[in-house]
Amino acid sequence: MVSKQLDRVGGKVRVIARIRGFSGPEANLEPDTSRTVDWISVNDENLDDVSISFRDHPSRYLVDYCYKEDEDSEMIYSREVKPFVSAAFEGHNSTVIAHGARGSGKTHIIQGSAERPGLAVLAIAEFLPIAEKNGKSISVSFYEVDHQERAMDLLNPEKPPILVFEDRGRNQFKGLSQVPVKSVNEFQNLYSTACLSLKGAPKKGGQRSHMGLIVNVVSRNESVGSTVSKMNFVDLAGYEDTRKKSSDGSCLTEINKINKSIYALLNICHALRTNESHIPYRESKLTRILQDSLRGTSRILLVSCLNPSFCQDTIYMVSLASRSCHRIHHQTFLDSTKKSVSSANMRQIPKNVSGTAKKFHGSSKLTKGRKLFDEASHSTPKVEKEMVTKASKPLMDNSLPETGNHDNSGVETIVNTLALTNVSFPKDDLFAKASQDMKLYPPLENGDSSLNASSEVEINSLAAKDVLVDGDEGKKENTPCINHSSESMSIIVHEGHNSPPISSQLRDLSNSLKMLCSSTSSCLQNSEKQPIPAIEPKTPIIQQNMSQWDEMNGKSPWETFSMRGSGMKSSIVQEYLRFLNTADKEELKRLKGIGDKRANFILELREESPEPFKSLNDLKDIGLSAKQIKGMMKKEVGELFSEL
Ligand SMILES: Nc1ncnc2c1ncn2[C@@H]1O[C@H](COP(=O)(O)OP(=O)(O)OP(=O)(O)O)[C@@H](O)[C@H]1O
Repeated sequence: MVSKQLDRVGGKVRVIARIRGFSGPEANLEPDTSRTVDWISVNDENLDDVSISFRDHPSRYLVDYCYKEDEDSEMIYSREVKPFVSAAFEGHNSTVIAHGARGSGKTHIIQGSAERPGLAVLAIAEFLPIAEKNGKSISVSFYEVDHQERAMDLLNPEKPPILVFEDRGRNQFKGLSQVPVKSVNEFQNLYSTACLSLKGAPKKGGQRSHMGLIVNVVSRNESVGSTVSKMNFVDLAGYEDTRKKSSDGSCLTEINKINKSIYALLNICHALRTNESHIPYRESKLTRILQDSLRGTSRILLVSCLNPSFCQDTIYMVSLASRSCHRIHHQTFLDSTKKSVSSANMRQIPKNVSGTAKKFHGSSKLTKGRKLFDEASHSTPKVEKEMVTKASKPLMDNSLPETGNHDNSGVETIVNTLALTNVSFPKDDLFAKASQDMKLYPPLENGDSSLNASSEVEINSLAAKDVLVDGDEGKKENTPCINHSSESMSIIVHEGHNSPPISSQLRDLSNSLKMLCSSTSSCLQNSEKQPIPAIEPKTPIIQQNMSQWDEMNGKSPWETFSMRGSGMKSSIVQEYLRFLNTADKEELKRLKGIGDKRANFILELREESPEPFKSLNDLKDIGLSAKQIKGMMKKEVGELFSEL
């Protein structure tokens, strides 16, 4: 019975769109002229899809269904979400994800308001009586994932970040409250409390973190916390193109990181919907948290929230969601007179990648950007590819920055490199898709340290940055590099720091420190102004004459010494943290206080997030007290001077 209901809501991943109603000042506008999004039903043979188009925009995007402004959350709930509730009592997990541009109505559809309850509230109203009847209970958890990939408990925000473990195929959360609910009222109060704790709470620039809710169906008969199944609701942060100048001066690096985690989740939906063999669950904290509610028999509802008036970010988001609907059809707007899209034409797109594409896919380290690149370039028949290329250009042109922020040289390098492989594509196609991928994976901002942290993941940002074809000796540090051969192509990022063992890193620092001490004392004793040689590559690099520097800054030698000493201290801490984030098990065990168990734990944490240790405080996550941390540092630093 339940399975039948689930069949009605489609396959594993269902993609629907929802056009937001006009609100606030928009409501005073004439809807017919300001409304730019339109849709038509594609009721052809077995297809019941909907094609979405935007005024003055050449592309159409297919989704499984589109709800108009006048179709309320209750209708969406009963048609799309209700079957998940019944399925939860049979042990099936599910996930409802709202994504879209800023202000597109994501919170409205998930949480709603007092007058118009959202999908989560409607689900709880249904969960409670069924649970009562079946001897089960309902408990809820609220969490937030911020741009630093930190997950925090929103019902107890003082707690340290949430840790995710896998135990017999199920996710376990350390540090996430699970609160029983007995009424809708109680639930709404908890929801309000969670919203108040949200650090990325809606500001002028919109919600800047992802908010998640887990509804647990708990068995009353068994031990406490024996969850039968769960249903997740995810209110994603609003997508924003960082290449547009942010009007509220928000930190672009922050937005970039948030966008990356949106892509990670959409990539999973795409991979699941297209039956890919590798599902990249570990690419972000959010996908790790949701992992056991995305795989297996779980169902996913992806709700693409659309702003009713023109919004380039909305078009981009729906294009991403619709890419897994396979039947994306592009046509010029000249003949967009609400004609049905030719399904025969759409079905031309094969689901399986070609042999050559498989060759391309051969590397297990294939990255997100590459996958998209491959798909567009390989799996689309020529006719369709030409359409894609033509259709992509206006979108691309619209969205590329006017400033020199993004030159096309990166794209051209990719295109040229691909042209050197044995895959023959029209160069234009590659150019268009590479540019699109640049948009999909915007480059990191200058100084974004995550480029160093994870070479494979970060490749998506390669397009607009310095792209280096193998053999270019000029720039090796932190530079994405394409290796190509006639057989395959792999893309790697040269990491700026190859993380030598901590002993040698600390030795370098020690040398710097000794050099600094001796030069400082010689400055104190000797007024002769000899410039101090730069010490490569240790930190900090001292280029100035100390006495001049002191005079310039009006500091006494002692103040200078203390200040530099504290700079050294923080450098040592950074090296130490970097070691914890990169060393292998045996190396880790060389540290005081790290035994077999803690070393394993550190490796587990690194599985969840590529850089779990950002400050010494994070060592508390592996069970060390503040006193123990201090002791460890003292010992490591003390050893530096053991050979003085
Ligand atoms: N279907 C709708 N009908 C009428 N008004 C709506 C609808 N959906 C959203 N709104 C209104 O639009 C505004 C923005 O909605 P909402 O806060 O849900 O957007 P959001 O996508 O969650 O924003 P953010 O990007 O900040 O996360 C709110 O004032 C909300 O009340």
